[in-house]
Amino acid sequence: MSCTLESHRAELEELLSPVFACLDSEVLRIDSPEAIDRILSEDQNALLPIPAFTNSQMDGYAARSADLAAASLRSPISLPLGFTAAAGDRQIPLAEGTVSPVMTGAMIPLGADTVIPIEESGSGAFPELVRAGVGTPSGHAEFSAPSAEGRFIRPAGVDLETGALVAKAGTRLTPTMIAALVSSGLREVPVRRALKVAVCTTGDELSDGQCSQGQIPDSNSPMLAAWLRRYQVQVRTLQLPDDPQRFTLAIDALQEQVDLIVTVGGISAGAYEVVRQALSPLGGVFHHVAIQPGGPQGFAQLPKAAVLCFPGNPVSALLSAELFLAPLLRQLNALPEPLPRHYPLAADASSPEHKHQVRRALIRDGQVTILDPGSHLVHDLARADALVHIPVGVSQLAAGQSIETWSMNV
Ligand SMILES: Nc1nc2c(c(=O)[nH]1)N[C@H]1C(S)=C(S)[C@@H](COP(=O)(O)OP(=O)(O)OC[C@H]3O[C@@H](n4cnc5c(N)ncnc54)[C@H](O)[C@@H]3O)O[C@H]1N2
Ligand code: MOO
Repeated sequence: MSCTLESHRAELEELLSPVFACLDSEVLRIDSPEAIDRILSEDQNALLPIPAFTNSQMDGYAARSADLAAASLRSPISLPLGFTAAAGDRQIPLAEGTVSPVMTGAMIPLGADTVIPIEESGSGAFPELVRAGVGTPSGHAEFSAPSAEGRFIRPAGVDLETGALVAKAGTRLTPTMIAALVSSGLREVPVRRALKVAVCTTGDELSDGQCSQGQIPDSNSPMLAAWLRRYQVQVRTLQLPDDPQRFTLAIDALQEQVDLIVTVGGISAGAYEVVRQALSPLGGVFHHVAIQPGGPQGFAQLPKAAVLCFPGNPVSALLSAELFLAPLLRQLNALPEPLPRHYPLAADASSPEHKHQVRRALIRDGQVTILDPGSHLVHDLARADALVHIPVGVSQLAAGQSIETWSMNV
């Protein structure tokens, strides 16, 4: 059965939506390395306001604005110094007719309602300062202008009040969201547990060590594992021979341990297509999607896990992940859909008219060069900057023509 890019995507969405919806949650310390990019599983409300208390935005003097209302260049006002308020100190009181040296982030002294930056004071520099409990303050500071009430004061809760919603369930823990949650007093948060995926590469030709004649390194396994880990997936890999019985046993055990099994290879038209042979009797669907590369595709719903079956050629395997799995994983991880960028073609290009081609490309000096289509060219795959879609019906592209490109290998 032949199908389109869109119809195969829709089938996989139907297969995986219930898997993603069933992921339960776990509690993580928000500053743990595992927290980054995880998804909150419950709404989070602030335990502390942001800012946590009313504090100074500047290094300077905390004052009562009324005490400086009459200050001018001609008639500066000189006020005696009180204790100094530094960041981290408990709140101190400000006696009427005095000013307190105050540092950025320090609690505004009780009674003060304005802050004059040090640069605006008569001397422009702090005299000797005395913190509460370590002596008696002395000296004066001079001011030659009034300072409005609230000036350079950051009120408690101006960013977020206690009890207010910090982030909804489904929010991704970006570095900035981690800062917002910590600032609002949250140290541990419930996050959706990571999706567990097993990548099963297949083929008697695969080796993960020394290659004997006829063997090749298994590059799909580490490539797809690395690709999946970028989406917060917990990955395990398994290399299986072209033996349907062993494959069936392995899949049977794996479905108890993971949410999703991704098989690679063994699904096209050969005599030893282990994945197709083992999964077809279990209801596996195998068909040809009208794209190139990545045409052969399959999937299955086992009692305990879903299975996606990608073709074995490395380019086809990677593009299968990019085209079919990435949109679903972006949704799962609250990641934005990438936007295409347009560049002119560096040279004429051709494409088989009856197939939707997904070609790798280089972007150099603002121009796109389309690379060789071979789906075995794993080194070429690594140096590509972009993907270019050439739809069915298009067979010729002319140099200079503007085309849509999608970043890859970033
Ligand atoms: N008669 C036909 N032959 C083929 C067709 C077809 O329609 N009719 N389709 C071709 C296309 S397109 C693709 S893609 C491949 C897909 O084949 P399989 O999914 O069955 O994959 P394999 O045959 O197992 O492997 C294909 C190729 O990739 C290499 N490979 C496999 N696994 C790995 C790995 N883990 N790391 C590195 N390289 C791997 C494998 O050695 C083969 O060279 O079928 C075409 N044939
Ligand atoms: O379409 Mo296969 O997936 O080219 O190599």
